[in-house]
Amino acid sequence: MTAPARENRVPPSQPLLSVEGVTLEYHAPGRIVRATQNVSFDVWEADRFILLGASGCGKSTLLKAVGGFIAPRQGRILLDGRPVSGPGPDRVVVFQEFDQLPPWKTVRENVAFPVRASGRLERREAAERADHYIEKVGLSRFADAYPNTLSGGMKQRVAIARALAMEPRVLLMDEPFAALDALTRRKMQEELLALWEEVRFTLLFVTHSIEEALVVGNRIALLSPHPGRMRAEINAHEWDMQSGGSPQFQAAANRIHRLLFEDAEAVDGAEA
Ligand SMILES: Nc1ncnc2c1ncn2[C@@H]1O[C@H](COP(=O)(O)OP(=O)(O)OP(=O)(O)O)[C@@H](O)[C@H]1O
Repeated sequence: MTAPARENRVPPSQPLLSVEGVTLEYHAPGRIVRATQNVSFDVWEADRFILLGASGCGKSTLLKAVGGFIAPRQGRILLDGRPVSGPGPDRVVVFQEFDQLPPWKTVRENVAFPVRASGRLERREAAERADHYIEKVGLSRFADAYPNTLSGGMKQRVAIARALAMEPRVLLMDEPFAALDALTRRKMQEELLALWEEVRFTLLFVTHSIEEALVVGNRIALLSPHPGRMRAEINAHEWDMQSGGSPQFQAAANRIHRLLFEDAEAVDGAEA
């Protein structure tokens, strides 16, 4: 394991990731779509930071911008204090889709390939690192299998192993469990948290599920409906997989719902 435990890390003196006043736009023929407006937040080492908001509020676009695939119209994004100017191996994305793995590569080849392609490791070392992370996601028995023989949940585990094998500064996840059935989704959330306990990676995670945000995250940014603006930022340290149906958990979920929608209507009404 190359990622050190949190206790061993030098205390961070600056955020790992800073999103500062970021406005993002798409330029479609004949029109400009503003996806986010003046969004700011900081992500610290080993945070599990959630972007939560209604469909279309710009969560995925923000993730793409952090990934370096879209440049801000205004504002800036800093990783380790340096402006993000394009994609890089220090930021790896896990998507929702089950078809993100090349089907002609085995699980081991899928996980090892980006590590090799980025020039970080030679073939044998890359395969060893791949095996290490395949074991972490519980798929050692399937290392030689092809993706089409795996369930949706198993494919997502491979995608997570592949991302972690790159040992990125920040792991970006875009609704990674949204296409899974409810039971598998819960299991995957549990596994992701167990993996985080072990590896202590830094996570930026997009979801539109309030419950998922509370369980997976330690901090949550609430974004207003389209175009996304920061509504609030809240702590979620106290919730875990066991918190589920408790009255306190339900009250926290209701409060977030109000902040996202009802209070928003009041604010928007006052602004109109
Ligand atoms: N390639 C594109 N060209 C033009 N507009 C786009 C493009 N991609 C997204 N948009 C628009 O930008 C806005 C933000 O989209 P985005 O996908 O970031 O939202 P989201 O919060 O991730 O939504 P969802 O939860 O439904 O995935 C939306 O209005 C969307 O229609």
